[in-house]
Amino acid sequence: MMSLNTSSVVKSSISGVSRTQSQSVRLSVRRPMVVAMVNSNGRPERSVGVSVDGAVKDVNAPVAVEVADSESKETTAVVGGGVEDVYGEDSATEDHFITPWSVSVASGYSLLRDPHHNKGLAFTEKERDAHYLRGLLPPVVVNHDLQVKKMMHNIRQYEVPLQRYQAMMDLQERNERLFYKLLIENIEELLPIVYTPTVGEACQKYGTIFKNPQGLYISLKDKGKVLEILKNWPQKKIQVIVVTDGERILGLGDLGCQGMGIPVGKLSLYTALGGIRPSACLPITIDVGTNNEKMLNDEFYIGLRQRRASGKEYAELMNEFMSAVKQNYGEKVLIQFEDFANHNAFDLLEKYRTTHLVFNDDIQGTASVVLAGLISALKLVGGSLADHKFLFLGAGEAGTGIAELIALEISKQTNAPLEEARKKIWLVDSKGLIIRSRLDSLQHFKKPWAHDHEPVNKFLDAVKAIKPTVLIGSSGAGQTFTKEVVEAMSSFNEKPIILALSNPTSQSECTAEQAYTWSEGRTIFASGSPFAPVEYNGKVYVSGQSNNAYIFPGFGLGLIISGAIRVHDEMLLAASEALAEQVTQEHFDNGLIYPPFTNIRKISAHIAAKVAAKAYELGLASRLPQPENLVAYAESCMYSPKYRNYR
Ligand SMILES: O=C([O-])CC(=O)C(=O)O
Ligand SMILES: [Mg+2]
Repeated sequence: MMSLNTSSVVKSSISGVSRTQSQSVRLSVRRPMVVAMVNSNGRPERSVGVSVDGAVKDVNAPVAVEVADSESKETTAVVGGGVEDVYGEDSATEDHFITPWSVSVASGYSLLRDPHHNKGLAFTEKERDAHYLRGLLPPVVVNHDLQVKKMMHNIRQYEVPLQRYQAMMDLQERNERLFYKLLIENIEELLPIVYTPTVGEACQKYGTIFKNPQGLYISLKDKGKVLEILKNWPQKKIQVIVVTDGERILGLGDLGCQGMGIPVGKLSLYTALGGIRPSACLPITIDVGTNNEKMLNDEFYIGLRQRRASGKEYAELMNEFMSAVKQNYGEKVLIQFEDFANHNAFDLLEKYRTTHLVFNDDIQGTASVVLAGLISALKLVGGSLADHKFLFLGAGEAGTGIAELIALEISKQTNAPLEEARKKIWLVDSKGLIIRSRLDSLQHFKKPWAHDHEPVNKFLDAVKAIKPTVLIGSSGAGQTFTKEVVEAMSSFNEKPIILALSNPTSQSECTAEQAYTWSEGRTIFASGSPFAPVEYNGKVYVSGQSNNAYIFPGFGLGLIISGAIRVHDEMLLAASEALAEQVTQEHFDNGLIYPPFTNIRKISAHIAAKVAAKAYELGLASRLPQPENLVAYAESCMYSPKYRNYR
């Protein structure tokens, strides 16, 4: 064990108040930690990771730092309980002491305002003395569980979902560990608040509810300075970026810069559901303008007040962004594209899938979750995937992404060529059934789905002509699965599978109640946004939530724990299979094709393990040697929101 005398380096600059702590703090280093130094601008200058065995690693700074200890000779860091747990916070157990480092040792007033380390009334008497907190808090000391109870009580006082959302965001800004404990322990209740559907409304009103900025904003004005902007972000060790350009926020359309709510919400789930530590998550919004007149005319709009850039100007900014990310964070940072409009989503994925670790949640995540739902639905309706016929309303990212993954799985199961497998799948877009005679005018991502058929313009007519066993809505347009559509599906299927995937609830193709009522209780139904259980003819029907939130947190964890450098379609299939395996007989007996979200961390660990195993199998994993038990390893890497003890 070694000791560090930090009196010379400890300088706090939080809240713009710069003060040198006069006390000499002697630290017994038992776990990795980071000592950061700040320059006169309050920017970190350099930091040193000190490992369990006293090894020193300069984690993110150009300047090497001398640590006055004879044992500090090596330059490697030890991975403890977390993946690259350089701060040592995740590998510390409850009996270990860790230091509440931020860019400096936070203490007193600034410690209470540092959301990473603040514990509010849960600071112990000893901590209050040691960290200059006495008098800054009322006398009572409460535990984490009581804080959760109180917050839930407070949140339930708000009847308006948006107010609950704001209360959650305020908490995230105030006390991160309380926020995550609350979210993890009340996931079913809080998911619809921090995520779909409420996050959609929050984006629409982001300009008025905006308080503290979250995430990074990169706009057209920043061309040539993107790398500099990334360096402004306080955390240096980033593992997942969720980025949007705000052009297609859920099914709500172009919300421009106010789409920021989506990366923030998705990354909260990366932590709560997938166990990625919050400091390793970076939400980013690329602002290239908006074509939404309402936003442009809204005096409270927070983005660039201009129409969207496209073509070369757009591509150049995105390219600068993609290069800067790789330059700053290396090869293994996961970049998740979220809620881009169709044309850009497909182009970006195509362009960067061979050079970066990229994942499009709307194309690939949604595909993987739907395939999982179908695999389990087959246990209820019988037959193999190849025995079924699929009809989609919507031929954009979700529709064509799901269609392709189903075709891949059919082709894998039957050894049939992909082209043959695709013939079981039909898509309808705004111009009607996608057929060969429309080939020349179709966007490239729709072309594989142009089969031989006479023209059919209306969706209901397409349903009657194709007679699918599975109906999937992915167009972003609400109330399109009408009574006639559901009745038609129920007339030629004993148990029609109906998935109304569009988000948020207002854009759902039909409600759960409509689906069960119009099918006389026979449908197997799931939707992108959650619906409450429905009572029909004296029986209660609980529908599943076919939302990519089941997949992306575990998928991302799998990529990170294996050190994957590229995403491969086989990994998406592995994730689907892993999720489907988590559906038990009890769930089936209740008509569920997805497991409840309550066990999502366990489910994510299974998904992560399967994805990681595939990465190793494909030679795309860089974290070697491969851990023997990947599920246990995934679980051991997950962030826990438990408070740590401060020395
Ligand atoms: O955010 C969600 O709920 C699912 C999703 O990716 C989308 O609808 O774009
Ligand atoms: Mg999305």
